[in-house]
Amino acid sequence: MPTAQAQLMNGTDLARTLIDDTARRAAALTRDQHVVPTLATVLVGDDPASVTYVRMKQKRCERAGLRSEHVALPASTSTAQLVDALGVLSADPGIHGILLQHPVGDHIDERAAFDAIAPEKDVDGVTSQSFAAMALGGNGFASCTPGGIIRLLDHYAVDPAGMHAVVVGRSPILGRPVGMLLLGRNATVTYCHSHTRNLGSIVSAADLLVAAVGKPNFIVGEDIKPGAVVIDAGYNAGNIGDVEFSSARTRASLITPVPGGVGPMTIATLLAQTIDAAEPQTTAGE
Ligand SMILES: Nc1nc(=O)c2c([nH]1)NC[C@@H]1CN(c3ccc(C(=O)N[C@@H](CCC(=O)O)C(=O)O)cc3)C=[N+]21
Repeated sequence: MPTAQAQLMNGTDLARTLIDDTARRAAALTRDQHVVPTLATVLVGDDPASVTYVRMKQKRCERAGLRSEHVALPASTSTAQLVDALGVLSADPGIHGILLQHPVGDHIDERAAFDAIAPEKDVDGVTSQSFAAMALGGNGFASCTPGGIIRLLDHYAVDPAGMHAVVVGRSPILGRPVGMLLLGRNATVTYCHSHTRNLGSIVSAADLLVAAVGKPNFIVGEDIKPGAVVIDAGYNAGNIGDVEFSSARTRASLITPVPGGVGPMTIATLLAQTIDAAEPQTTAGE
């Protein structure tokens, strides 16, 4: 009997569609309001992976007709200096969205830095206020990777309602918020993390699995319930996901590849939310 193969959830194609729509909205803002929607990217230090990710975000902005303004800060930047820099951007009417690239370095209080971003410019969905809105089902900006995952599920007509969703990972801008969004869609949500006992047995109970641990190939096919929907949100060096793709795709019904799954949706969501932020900022006071 030939092994079944899961259908791929193509994030590259869906991201392209979303970016095309964003580009139309950016062009309309520029034409009608004479305002070029602008994303500030803030990077502390020069970690090569972070430099690459930020460059990808800038390149996508350019392609969609958004302006990006880069703020490069030395690795030695203190929490107070970073908070100040984010305060300046938050007060600048020429900036509509702010992205502070994670991680910022261990000597910095990342929570304090995220919370220095004005909520109306928090297009990356990292502030405590955005998290609260997300958790309570209000309308704030979603964290970009979780928001992108929900868009992918919607596109592939996966309704989380009633599903047992297992999220492996509980980080502030990925695991934790994606669980909250899935709860908002009426999934039964279990979080697994470094203290979890019997991880394998919990993972194998998942109808919908979100892997967000940052450990290459951490989840293997035999852990996956046949027919499960598998979302690989892991980003590791060398573009390797948290899920061992070749074994997982023989068990899952739907699966995101790495690359070409969640990653492109993250960036497309960031751009879309920058326009969401710019529209009210440019029409205010008319
Ligand atoms: N404040 C903050 N917000 C983030 O959203 C954030 C962050 N910090 N820090 C780092 C992670 C990582 N991240 C990725 C975005 C796109 C791809 C992506 O598009 N990857 C491509 C492949 C990359 C390539 O072509 O080299 C793909 O999966 O197809 C991956 C990873 C956002 N992050």
